[in-house]
Amino acid sequence: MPVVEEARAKVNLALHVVGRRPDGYHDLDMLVAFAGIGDTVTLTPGDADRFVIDGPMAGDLRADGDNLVLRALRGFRELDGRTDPLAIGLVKRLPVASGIGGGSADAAATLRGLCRLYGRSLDDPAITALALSLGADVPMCLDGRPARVAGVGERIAPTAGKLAFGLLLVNPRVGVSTPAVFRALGRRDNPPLPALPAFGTGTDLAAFLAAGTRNDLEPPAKAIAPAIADVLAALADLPGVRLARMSGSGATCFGLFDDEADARMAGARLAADHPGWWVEPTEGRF
Ligand SMILES: C[C@](O)(CO)[C@H](O)COP(=O)(O)OP(=O)(O)OC[C@H]1O[C@@H](n2ccc(N)nc2=O)[C@H](O)[C@@H]1O
Ligand SMILES: Nc1ncnc2c1ncn2[C@@H]1O[C@H](COP(=O)(O)OP(=O)(O)OP(=O)(O)O)[C@@H](O)[C@H]1O
Repeated sequence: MPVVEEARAKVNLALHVVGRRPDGYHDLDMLVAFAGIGDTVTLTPGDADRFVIDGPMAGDLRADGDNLVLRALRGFRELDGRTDPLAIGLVKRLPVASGIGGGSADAAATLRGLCRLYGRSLDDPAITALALSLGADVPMCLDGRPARVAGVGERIAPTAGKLAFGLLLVNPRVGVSTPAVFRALGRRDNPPLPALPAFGTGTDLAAFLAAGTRNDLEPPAKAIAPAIADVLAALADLPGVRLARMSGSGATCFGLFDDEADARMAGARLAADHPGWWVEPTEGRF
């Protein structure tokens, strides 16, 4: 029986860079939500190992050993010892290198699927350590719940996830390298997030985000990819938008709306005006 796992896009609702560690990585303080859209990973026990990528973004990614799906498989086999042949399918819908953690979500979905297939607990510290070794975003994608996330991504405090809102994800079809954005940062010791109040609605959350939080990677990312500023300006102009911000290290930006219907309406308008952009209305929870 195939095991199917969704690899949902992660959206950094806020991202404060609060320090730099001796190993060069940055300490972050973030609010993270997951979108209703993502890639899909399917694991099917078979008679030989196979890895096939399809979907609208398949052309931007090679199915070689560097792919995070295969790196996750190799890491899992090293710690688990099982080498049963597997056919793995990846449906790639999220733009590559776009700040919504597509590769991290794929790695996490692969680990979730392998744990399900072979009856291992996701809470196993060896799995947690493997996830972090694959990328800073992989542990939160493995958990899959909205959260406040600190450290480089290993300190995860899930939220209730009761606030629903509309999200419009927009990418100008420019790939941005995460290390390049961190290198181009000005200040690396910014203030952490303010204390989180109890929010009644997604609209309250948007007001809090707009007033007291930032994505500190936005200025360096805009300097590297000026199209990000165009996307943010276009999002800020849409009817019903409560917040327009970049996710992760870019270039994907999001508009936050009261509900998915508002995001869909705004998305149709934006897609008509910018046929070259990737425009995806969806829902988020926090
Ligand atoms: C920007 C975020 O997407 C926010 O969620 C993540 O912090 C990045 O997560 P990721 O893509 O899984 O990152 P990794 O693959 O672990 O790291 C890529 C590179 O980004 C830089 N990096 C990443 C995370 C971090 N906290 N500090 C860093 O300085 C490092 O140069 C690292 O070599
Ligand atoms: N399955 C995969 N999907 C996407 N990228 C992958 C995958 N495997 C390896 N990669 C490589 O990982 C790099 C980062 O890709 P990804 O799409 O995860 O970036 P991102 O969305 O910017 O991530 P983050 O938000 O975590 O910084 C790309 O350069 C890509 O070549």
